[in-house]
Amino acid sequence: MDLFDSIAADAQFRRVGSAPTPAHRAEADALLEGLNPEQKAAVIHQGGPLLIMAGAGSGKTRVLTHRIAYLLATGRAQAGEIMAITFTNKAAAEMRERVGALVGDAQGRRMLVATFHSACVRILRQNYDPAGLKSTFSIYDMQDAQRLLGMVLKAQDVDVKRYTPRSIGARISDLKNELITPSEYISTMGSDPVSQIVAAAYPEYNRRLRQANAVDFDDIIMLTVQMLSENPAIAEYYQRRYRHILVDEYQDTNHAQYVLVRHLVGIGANAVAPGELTVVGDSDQSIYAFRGATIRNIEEFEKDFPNAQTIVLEQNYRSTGNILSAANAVISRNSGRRPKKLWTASGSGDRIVLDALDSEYEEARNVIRHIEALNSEGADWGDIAVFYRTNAQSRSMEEMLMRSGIPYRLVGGTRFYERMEIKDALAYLQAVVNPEDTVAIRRILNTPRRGIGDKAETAIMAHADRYGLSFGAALDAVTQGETIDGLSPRAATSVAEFWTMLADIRTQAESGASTAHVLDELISRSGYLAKLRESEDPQDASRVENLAELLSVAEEFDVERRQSGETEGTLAAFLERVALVADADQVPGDDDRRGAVTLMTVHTAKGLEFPYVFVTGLEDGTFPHRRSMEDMSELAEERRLAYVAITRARKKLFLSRAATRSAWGQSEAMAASRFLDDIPEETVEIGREPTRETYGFSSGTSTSSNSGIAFGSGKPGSLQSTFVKSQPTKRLGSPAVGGGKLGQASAKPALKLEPGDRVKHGKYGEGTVTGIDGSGPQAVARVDFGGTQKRLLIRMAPLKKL
Ligand SMILES: Nc1ncnc2c1ncn2[C@@H]1O[C@H](COP(=O)(O)OP(=O)(O)OP(=O)(O)O)[C@@H](O)[C@H]1O
Ligand SMILES: [Mg+2]
Repeated sequence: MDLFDSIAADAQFRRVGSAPTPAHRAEADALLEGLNPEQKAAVIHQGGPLLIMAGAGSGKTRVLTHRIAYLLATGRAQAGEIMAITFTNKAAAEMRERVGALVGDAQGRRMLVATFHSACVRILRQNYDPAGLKSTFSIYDMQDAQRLLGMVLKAQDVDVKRYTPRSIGARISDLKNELITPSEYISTMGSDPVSQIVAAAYPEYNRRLRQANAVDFDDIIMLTVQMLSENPAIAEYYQRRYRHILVDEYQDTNHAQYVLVRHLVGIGANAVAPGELTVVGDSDQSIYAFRGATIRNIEEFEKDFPNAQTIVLEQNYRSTGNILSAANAVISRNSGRRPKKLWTASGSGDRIVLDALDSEYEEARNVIRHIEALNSEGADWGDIAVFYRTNAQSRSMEEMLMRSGIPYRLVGGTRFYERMEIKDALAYLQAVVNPEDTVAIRRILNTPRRGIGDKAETAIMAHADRYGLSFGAALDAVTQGETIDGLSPRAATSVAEFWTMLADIRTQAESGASTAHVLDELISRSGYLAKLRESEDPQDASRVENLAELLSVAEEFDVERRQSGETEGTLAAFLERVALVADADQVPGDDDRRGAVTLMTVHTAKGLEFPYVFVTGLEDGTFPHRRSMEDMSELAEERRLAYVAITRARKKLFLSRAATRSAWGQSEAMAASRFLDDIPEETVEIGREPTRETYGFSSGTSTSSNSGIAFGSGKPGSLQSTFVKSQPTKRLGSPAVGGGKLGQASAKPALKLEPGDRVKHGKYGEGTVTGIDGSGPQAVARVDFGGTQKRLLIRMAPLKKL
């Protein structure tokens, strides 16, 4: 920082903070103890924007926490002036707790520590009117949003089997993450059928959302950004209020979030009172490209924010040397990254255990053997985590854990809040809070059955459309005695009863009834609970239990609200909390983990650490995921995911793969993951090997490669030749040799391509080859698909020459 900056920062600090007292000073100094010089510099930094860019386990999150505590202890900031953005609500709660422990709970509570989504919901609730919403707006999760989009597509006569709400919804989501409005999209879109459908559906979908007084997840950010940019006075209010903005996991921000940060800090045209910005991240851990996250934000930080400073942390405090070497080796094969020199003072530690088993069941059994051994050596179950690439892989692992009686906790999978009965109960609550919420009301209109069938629903909808009413307003009209074409008197009576019941419970809620009471009233008076209780279906019995669980969640929430003295808008706050829970929020904190092994996907494990980590399913087609194997940028993302997985381990890492894995009822031979090829031999100990390897080594087809897509060097005596290297040639359980998708792809004769060739791709359509890199099995074609550039592994890609 130059002198000018430091004077300016100093002046600002005097203005906003109170002078530190000697007691504070001692407290502040204590916060710096045990930090290395770079960490210290990051904690005490003042003035311009700061980027802390560093590899896994180098203390980024710790620095962020200490920096907040330091700002408070030195009096440079009041707690209410701090906004910290974390990647999950859980991480937010933990950070609040840690800061609380460092500077006192009372201070901790006044800070805003939240995810982007939670922070933006708060801003939108404070400014619903300029954002074009009503105060009681609903938040639609993906399922609700797709339901609404499905209604739109059907109304527009789109073939929803071919163009599913899911795929069109994903396109709209991408647009919102890029802050592209419907009218902007229309002026830039292509002429293909999907673009046409998106162009028609996007504005109508938004219109229906607003009519239902609802927002989807992407709107939460986009509407906040739009509201701030259209209302400079409001932006200025937040800039003055939050003098310090801190963002963890900055590598996973998307464009909309980046623009949001600029508004909140005050950069560019709207800047009146720039605050201090601190972001931390690791471009090697960017794993949310599918949600629009872009490494660009971290790479261009210095350009985006004038006077920015970067601090690099290089010492890893989490893992052993062996674990770190493996992680470094795997990630180093990604091209175009800034090389990092991550080191540890902790010594090389135990070797990494590599096991190859016959099947996924054997693999699970093997993990259990290791877990039992660790436990008998004194490790707590809670010190152990098992990771996999996709949720579907958890099943075999769960089965074995259950059989062996090891306590475990599965994070993710079918989430509690996505269960039918929970969604129904929440829809009842939502309809009470927001009488215009079309998706919620239509969900419960005839659940349980009350004689309002499809015909009645269609008639009500038609009436709403004809008079430009929301669905709820049409129900209101019926209740007021208006007649509607096509609605039978009997159905009309039922509608009136239903709507009157909701109105009655709404009155109770508005006069201060607790969330638990309202919920109880709804599921009882609607007959929902009674219906489940009458049922003989055992599944319905567990549905009743789940509703009981929801009721206790609501009770707990009520207690929490009462204690914090917040009594207004409790029901809406409850729904908001529930709408914003993510898988990762189910992971217990360090202290509450004891007593159970944790199972989760690698995505969910980001930011966490465990003494003992198992990474399973290390096979080409599983991890890296099959979908990503033909696209260079997707493969690079899988590699980052592997880096994230490996770097979660503190003491010991176990890597395993299965030689066969069943999918769709068939057993398929699996080749070892290419990521295993990169792990240095001296860091590993080979454990089990498959007893009946189902495919031979094919060193002939494998050559040394520097294209970043190694299939093993085939060096005699190397790790690859004894353990990992192999290509599937046969598929078990199937008469067709080479019938697996992977087998097919590797068995098919390589396409001969040269620049200028026209090709057709299964997913991207027609394109022109602009160049070829490498040769043989590693040959990569660069292809231009109407402006979109892709690098495709010719051997794998579904390409046809035209
Ligand atoms: N100076 C230090 N002295 C001792 N332990 C440290 C120090 N800095 C960090 N640690 C410890 O190292 C571990 C990793 O720190 P932290 O989680 O903050 O890293 P990170 O960079 O945020 O990692 P990730 O990239 O995975 O998010 C934690 O257990 C933390 O307490
Ligand atoms: Mg971290």
